[in-house]
Amino acid sequence: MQLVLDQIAKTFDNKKVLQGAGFTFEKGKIYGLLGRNGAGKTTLFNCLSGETKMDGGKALIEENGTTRELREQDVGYVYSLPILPEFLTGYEFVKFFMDINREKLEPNKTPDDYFDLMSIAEEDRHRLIKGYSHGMKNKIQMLLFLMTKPPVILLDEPLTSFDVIVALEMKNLLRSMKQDHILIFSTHILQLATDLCDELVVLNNGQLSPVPSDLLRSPEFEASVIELLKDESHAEDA
Ligand SMILES: Nc1ncnc2c1ncn2[C@@H]1O[C@H](COP(=O)(O)OP(=O)(O)OP(=O)(O)O)[C@@H](O)[C@H]1O
Repeated sequence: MQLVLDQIAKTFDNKKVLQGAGFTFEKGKIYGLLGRNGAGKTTLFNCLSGETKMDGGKALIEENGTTRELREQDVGYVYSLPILPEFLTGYEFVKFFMDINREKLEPNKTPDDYFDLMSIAEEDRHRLIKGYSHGMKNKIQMLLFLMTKPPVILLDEPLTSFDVIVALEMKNLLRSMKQDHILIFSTHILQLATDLCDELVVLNNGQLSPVPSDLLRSPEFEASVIELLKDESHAEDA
């Protein structure tokens, strides 16, 4: 399976954020999306998830020799600031989500099976989501996609909110998920990108380009990425 982005364009007011962005992502790999503040990473994710309408271009899924448009239900989107019903407990929410997605789930799984998979402690399962830390909320979001297994999973700056232990658990989880999904995550942390990703993609001047794979683990990697990002003419000074 491949996700093919072709000439994706998005302008806000007079600001051209995506200018013909194209790239092919493959199942079985973790992709890191790098770009400066304001480069358009979230905008690209929003366009792919259907949250923002793109002005031009296409996102296609190619599988078993057939091509079709990417649909909203193909995409699992882990937001940097998770949006969850704060008035429910984690358990209530997961149970509700399981009830409405019953046909997509593996039979005989219980909410606790999923909490176990995410290493969410027993005592936390029955607390209100309102009181969860940022990292816990991200975990709950990830848990939803473990259940429904959308083919494309987008993670917007996901691991930055995790402590070292949880970050390691999440890295292992992402690695274990990659054979069945196209995983793309945006990050500003180069170390994380090199550590976790099979490929890096740079969003620069509204376009996507690969970081050559021989650079990924070379000593010149950081300097090369900084060079690639330096000429971002419309990035915001952060
Ligand atoms: N709904 C909107 N209306 C107007 N401008 C927007 C909107 N959404 C994003 N922008 C602008 O588009 C540009 C790209 O923003 P975006 O959030 O996609 O960048 P980013 O690469 O995710 O940045 P960061 O790394 O800081 O999160 C910014 O200049 C932003 O102000």
